[in-house]
Amino acid sequence: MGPVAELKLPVIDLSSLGLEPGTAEWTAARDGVKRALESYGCFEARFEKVPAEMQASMLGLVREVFDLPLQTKLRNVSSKPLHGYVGQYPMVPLYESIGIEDADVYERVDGLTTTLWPEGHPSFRLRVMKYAAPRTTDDQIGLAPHTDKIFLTILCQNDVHGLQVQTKHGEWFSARPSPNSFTVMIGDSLYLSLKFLPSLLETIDENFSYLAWVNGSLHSPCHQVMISGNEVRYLAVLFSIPKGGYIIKAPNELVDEEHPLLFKPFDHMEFLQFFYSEAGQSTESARGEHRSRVNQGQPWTDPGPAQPC
Ligand SMILES: O=C(O)CCC(=O)C(=O)O
Ligand SMILES: [Fe+2]
Repeated sequence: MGPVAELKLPVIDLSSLGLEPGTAEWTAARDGVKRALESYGCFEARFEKVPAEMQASMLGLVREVFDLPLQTKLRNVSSKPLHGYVGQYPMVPLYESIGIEDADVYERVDGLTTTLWPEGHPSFRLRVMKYAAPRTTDDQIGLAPHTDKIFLTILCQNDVHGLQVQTKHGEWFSARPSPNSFTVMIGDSLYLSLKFLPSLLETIDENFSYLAWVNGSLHSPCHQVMISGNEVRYLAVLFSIPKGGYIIKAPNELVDEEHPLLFKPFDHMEFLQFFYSEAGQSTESARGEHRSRVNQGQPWTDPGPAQPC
């Protein structure tokens, strides 16, 4: 890891944004989002309409979830990549997360609530993540460098910072969102790693990654989490994952002679299944990486040791 540069995430204020596409305000915000995603692949979305108390009570619930016994958290098992309980990795011992499939469908979230609290819970409705406090003054690895194997990530964190993002030029810098902000980041569902899925691609390039859905015009950032101090980092996170059967393909408007189609259209679930399959994992082992799994679910991100993204 290189030194953390004095860079900041671009900040886009969405608080007073009118909902009407086409208004000057909406157009300015859209252009800001586009520029941020092209340059950094992520941005800080300021949104003051979420009351601080709501955010605090939500993160309080996140804490309640992780305070449950490990055996209870392990009940949230899934054979699908990016779902279930993830944690207890020797390589990232501070890290735990609990995924909820279809988090926008009441019955699904209710199902998880019953799994965790058979007697019921009045207000748990989230997908959540925790990094234990390392109780050190120097940085400990919270999550190794990776790109997200999904479509879009929206992070809502407490005031314990830790996320670091790598620029296209290889410099690392800290994301330190304000309390009213969310961190928005794009993932590999758009930005497909050729190294993991050569068979689905028409073109193989020695550069690893391209953005599939927008035909290479955006940037999916490498990021990691480094933690120090005595406070626990809690997050509620929205991971947006295309459903199986949906084909990721660059829209025709983005393809022309100057910008030929970079990717064969692909099914994202197929990509994920490959990434977490024996073959996908051995592609990683072949590159000298090591991973140990102690839970029955599959990790939905790549919490292995430090690796080039
Ligand atoms: O803790 C964070 O801020 C980032 C988490 C992350 O990168 C991930 O879950 O993929
Ligand atoms: Fe990530």
